[in-house]
Amino acid sequence: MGIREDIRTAFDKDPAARSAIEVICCYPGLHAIWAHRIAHAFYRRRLYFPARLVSHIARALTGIEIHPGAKIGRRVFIDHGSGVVIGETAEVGDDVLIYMGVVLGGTALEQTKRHPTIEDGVVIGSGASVLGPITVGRGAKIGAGSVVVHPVPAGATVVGVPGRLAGPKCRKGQERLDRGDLPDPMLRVVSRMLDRQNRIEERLRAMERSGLVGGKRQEEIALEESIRSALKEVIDPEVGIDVVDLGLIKGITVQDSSVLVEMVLTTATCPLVDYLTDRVRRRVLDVSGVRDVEIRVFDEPWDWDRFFGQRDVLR
Ligand SMILES: CC(C)(COP(=O)(O)OP(=O)(O)OC[C@H]1O[C@@H](n2cnc3c(N)ncnc32)[C@H](O)[C@@H]1OP(=O)(O)O)[C@@H](O)C(=O)NCCC(=O)NCCS
Ligand SMILES: CC(=O)OC[C@H](N)C(=O)O
Repeated sequence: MGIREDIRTAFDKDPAARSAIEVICCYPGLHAIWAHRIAHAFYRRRLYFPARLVSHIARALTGIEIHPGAKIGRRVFIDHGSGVVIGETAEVGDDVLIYMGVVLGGTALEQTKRHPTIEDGVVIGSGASVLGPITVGRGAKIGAGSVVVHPVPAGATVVGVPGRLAGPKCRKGQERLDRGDLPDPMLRVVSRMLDRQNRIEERLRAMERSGLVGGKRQEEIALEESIRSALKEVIDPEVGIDVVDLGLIKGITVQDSSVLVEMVLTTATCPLVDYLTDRVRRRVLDVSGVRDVEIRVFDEPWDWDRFFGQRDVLR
């Protein structure tokens, strides 16, 4: 980390940069980062007032407000910068490019992790707001003017309000044909049967809860319920709906503290496959009482019937 590296970064990231002296004297983004390093050093020593004062003076000079608590990586470049606000618990990785008017904001009123984590190599366009303790994956791009409130997978491009995935689309079904890898009809039949079984189990669970039938152990039913509600926090960023309501979860089987989650994906061939299965795995493991989890993904096209079908089941 050093001033030379910062100047090189300005040349790498801004085609308008002409000379080192210009970069040193006329780049508010660099001034803000330099001031932040001082403010953050105070903050880490719990010298909160001097930390805040440095950040405040830098804000007055640059128009960029970085809370002293924010963690900022190396070679982060804030171009132009006016109106940029970076919150206290935000974490910004290395080689991130931030344009003017970007807000890395919080959505909670509690003193918890409430600002985003921006991984290495992300680009955030002017005026974009990234809100809440979400992660924007490595190398992702956030379009100018977007409002992003859901996690963004690595390498994805998100645009609009609310933020939606853009860029090269995974055309449903088509890529499979391109690969000469036709959908397996047997698998589809099995998958449909699992859906049906899932619906029957849902009804059975309701009956068990109401004491109409015995059977599954109460703890397993309770754990299954907790897992289902935990999975409602896993949002498919392509459509902004959680995986349960979307009908991506075909079944949850609990045996003691081992869990099997059977799921389908809206698109089988895009980068979201790893992202979503990873989120589902982590969220299930977070549920108290779960020791291990297996995720089984069915290679089967998803359609909106699943979403509406799922809503019928839940009604
Ligand atoms: C999002 C961005 C990074 C481009 O990423 P990309 O992966 O190259 O995406 P593309 O240009 O292929 O665009 C993908 C789609 O998103 C749309 N799109 C791009 N930027 C958008 C934006 N900011 N808002 C809404 N839609 C946008 C495109 O029209 C395209 O739509 P289509 O697929 O229907 O044609 C770029 O558009 C952007 O916003 N960069 C920020 C630059 C900036 O802030 N400059 C200001 C300097 S002060
Ligand atoms: C205003 C703007 O587009 O800035 C981006 C960059 N500094 C450039 O000059 O291209």
